[in-house]
Amino acid sequence: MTETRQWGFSEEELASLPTVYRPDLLQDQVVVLSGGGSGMGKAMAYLFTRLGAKVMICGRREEKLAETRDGIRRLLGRDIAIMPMTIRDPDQVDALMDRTIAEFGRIDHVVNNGGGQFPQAAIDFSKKGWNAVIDTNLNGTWHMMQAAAKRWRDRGEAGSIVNIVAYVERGMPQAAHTCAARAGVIYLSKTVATEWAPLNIRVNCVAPGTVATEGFNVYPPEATARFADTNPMRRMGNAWDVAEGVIYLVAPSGKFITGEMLTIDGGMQMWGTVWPGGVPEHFNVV
Ligand SMILES: CCCCCCCCC/C=C/C(=O)SCCNC(=O)CCNC(=O)[C@H](O)C(C)(C)COP(=O)(O)OP(=O)(O)OC[C@H]1O[C@@H](n2cnc3c(N)ncnc32)[C@H](O)[C@@H]1OP(=O)(O)O
Ligand SMILES: NC(=O)C1=CN([C@@H]2O[C@H](COP(=O)(O)OP(=O)(O)OC[C@H]3O[C@@H](n4cnc5c(N)ncnc54)[C@H](OP(=O)(O)O)[C@@H]3O)[C@@H](O)[C@H]2O)C=CC1
Repeated sequence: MTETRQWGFSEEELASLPTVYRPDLLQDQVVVLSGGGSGMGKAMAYLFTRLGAKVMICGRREEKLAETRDGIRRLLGRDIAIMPMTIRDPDQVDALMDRTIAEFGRIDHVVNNGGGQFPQAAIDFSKKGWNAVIDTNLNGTWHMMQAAAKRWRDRGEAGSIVNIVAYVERGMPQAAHTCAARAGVIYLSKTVATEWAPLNIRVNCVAPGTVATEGFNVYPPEATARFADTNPMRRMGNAWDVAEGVIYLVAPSGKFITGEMLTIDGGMQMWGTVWPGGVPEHFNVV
């Protein structure tokens, strides 16, 4: 994993970064968190654990999940549960929810953070590439949402969902597949936030801007070199900025918030362009 350390926090940092939240804020609350083996998901796994929650993380690669679990055990003295799986498969999602309930007794929160994309001009997308991004970010997120909501309804329990998306209102050149998927998730969330309000299920989104994580390894160095200049603050965000935003929504601070999107992007929604594959000549005007 050493090559990924150029981005993101070390385990020691995640265990000790200051937080605005009190240590028992989420005592014994149960969270299912996708993509917990790296980046923002790993930061969330540490923060939820530090705030007293019981945590189940999932992702495709077991070794990444085990690294998060082992770090938390070593540095925080707490055990979390891990389950290697893909959110693209509804049967595996059902198994994840059932295993969490079997292990921890219930589920209080689901954070759909697992996902990703690759930078490419839309005109060149292969069918397989398009399908991979849609199936992960839109379908995978939906499988998780529906599986959790059915259990909350059937068990008569309240719940909250946070979906990690992206700010899509200006489009996303070189990321049209993920823009389509994230736009789908945002409006899906707004819709079921209304449908599920009588079930005491809240549904919100968090839209990060350029946030320095291991996920940046998928972008060329000439693109990541510009990422700090894609917002008026002229710096990148970090995984802790996003993790603390997620906690605000799931904790009692968010109890009257549903169907909302919290944008954590240093102002990128107002000013700045990303071009994750590098700026084409035609647009290199500044
Ligand atoms: C929201 C943020 C805003 C994006 C714009 C803002 C950017 C700055 C902010 C950064 C935001 C981030 O999200 S940070 C990154 C988050 N993390 C990641 O994206 C990690 C990498 N992504 C993933 O692993 C994703 O899950 C995903 C892309 C869907 C991969 O799914 P799979 O495992 O099925 O993928 P693969 O098997 O590798 O590839 C499937 C096919 O996809 C196509 N494909 C894959 N990589 C390709 C590539 N580099 N160039 C062309 N095509 C590619 C090929 O057709 C592949 O088939 P073959 O040809 O047969 O192989
Ligand atoms: N960093 C940024 O600037 C931004 C990131 N985002 C989004 O935030 C989320 C977290 O990204 P970040 O932490 O930066 O990047 P990472 O690549 O570190 O995190 C993505 C995580 O998702 C998991 N994942 C991917 N596909 C699946 C799948 N099919 N089933 C289950 N888990 C899966 C990965 O694990 P594994 O490969 O083992 O499955 C990985 O742990 C992603 O959805 C990303 O697209 C949005 C806007 C900006």
